[in-house]
Amino acid sequence: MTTPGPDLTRAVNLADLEILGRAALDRNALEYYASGANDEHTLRGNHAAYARARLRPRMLADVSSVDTGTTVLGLPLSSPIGIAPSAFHGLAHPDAERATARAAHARGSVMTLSTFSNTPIATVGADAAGRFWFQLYLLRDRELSRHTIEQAEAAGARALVFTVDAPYLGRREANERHRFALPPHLSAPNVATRDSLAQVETDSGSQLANYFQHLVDKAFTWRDLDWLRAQTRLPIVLKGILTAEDAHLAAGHGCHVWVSNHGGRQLDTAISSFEALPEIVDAVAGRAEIYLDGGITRGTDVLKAVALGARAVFLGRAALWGLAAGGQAGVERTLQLLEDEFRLAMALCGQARVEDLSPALVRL
Ligand SMILES: Cc1cc2nc3c(=O)[nH]c(=O)nc-3n(C[C@H](O)[C@H](O)[C@H](O)COP(=O)(O)O)c2cc1C
Ligand SMILES: O=C(O)C(=O)c1ccccc1
Repeated sequence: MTTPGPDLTRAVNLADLEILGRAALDRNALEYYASGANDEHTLRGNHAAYARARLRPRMLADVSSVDTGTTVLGLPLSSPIGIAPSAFHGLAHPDAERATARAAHARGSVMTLSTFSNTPIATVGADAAGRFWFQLYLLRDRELSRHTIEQAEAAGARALVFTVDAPYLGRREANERHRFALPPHLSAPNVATRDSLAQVETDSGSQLANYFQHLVDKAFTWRDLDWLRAQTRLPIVLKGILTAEDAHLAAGHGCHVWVSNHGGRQLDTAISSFEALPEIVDAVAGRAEIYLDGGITRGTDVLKAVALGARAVFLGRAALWGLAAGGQAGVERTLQLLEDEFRLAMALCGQARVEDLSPALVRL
């Protein structure tokens, strides 16, 4: 017999869903999801940046019908809200990435599947039915990465999201203190077998950090992007860009740009993603699509980011709280609440269409 989950309809916002999600997790999983690096200045900064930016709403516009729809790389979305890649959805819910994929599909969103998923790519691809991107951590074992990219293409991924901000994992100190470990019933089928995970288990610190360090390529540079380009015909998105300089290089290499500080989990005191956005929009100058993640919990956050030039925003922890609170239904509830808030924020700003949102709506 399965016990019924919490009544999701009583959650009126993403903060309510976070409370329900946190309550469903054990300490190991909760600390992994919630933590930022070191003093968590950047984690808090991501949220604070939205609170500081104020809206300049316009009045007496016809907002009798508001259309939140847009596209990313040609894929129609019901609103400019997608799901960011996060490792190990099996820590949140037994249905793991399958629940997230089904929710993204049901809500007309898009899911980014992490290299470190607990579910094989093909399974998630079938559940997402085309509404997925694949996030790549490039491994030292390039043959394995090449094989993974092939699997993502075969499963119907629409883009390859190459994460560039994690040559090493940032120190999430709670995970070090309590020696975070992947529970024995979970594995990471895209990267390794349980056996290879056991080989890097150590006496100290976070098992995850040790495991990650062992696997990923830390020597990759802009010049190596040509190698990656030759491996796939999919659009490539560089995730983890925070400066105009790197955005310029990314666009010059024919890549799209995902503005992110990894949810404050990598370099603490790095600039908030929202504050980094304007210089990146300038540097890209229309050559590529720009996405953003970090601290999005309100429809007004979505509106501000899109007004300043993000094509779409992506949810990290917010989606995980929904997943923990209620599996597929929980993630759907997260996406629905945020889309409804975004629609209302557009209307109250006098905006009926996403393509009309402009920087004039925001005072930084
Ligand atoms: C638990 C967790 C796991 C993550 N795993 C990955 C990952 O595997 N690959 C990746 O590129 N980013 C990963 N991220 C970063 C997210 O993609 C995203 O950048 C970040 O969570 C956005 O911030 P937010 O949580 O405030 O929405 C992870 C984030 C969290 C919270
Ligand atoms: O935890 C993370 O932020 C992350 O990106 C990650 C993904 C896989 C393994 C270890 C860390």
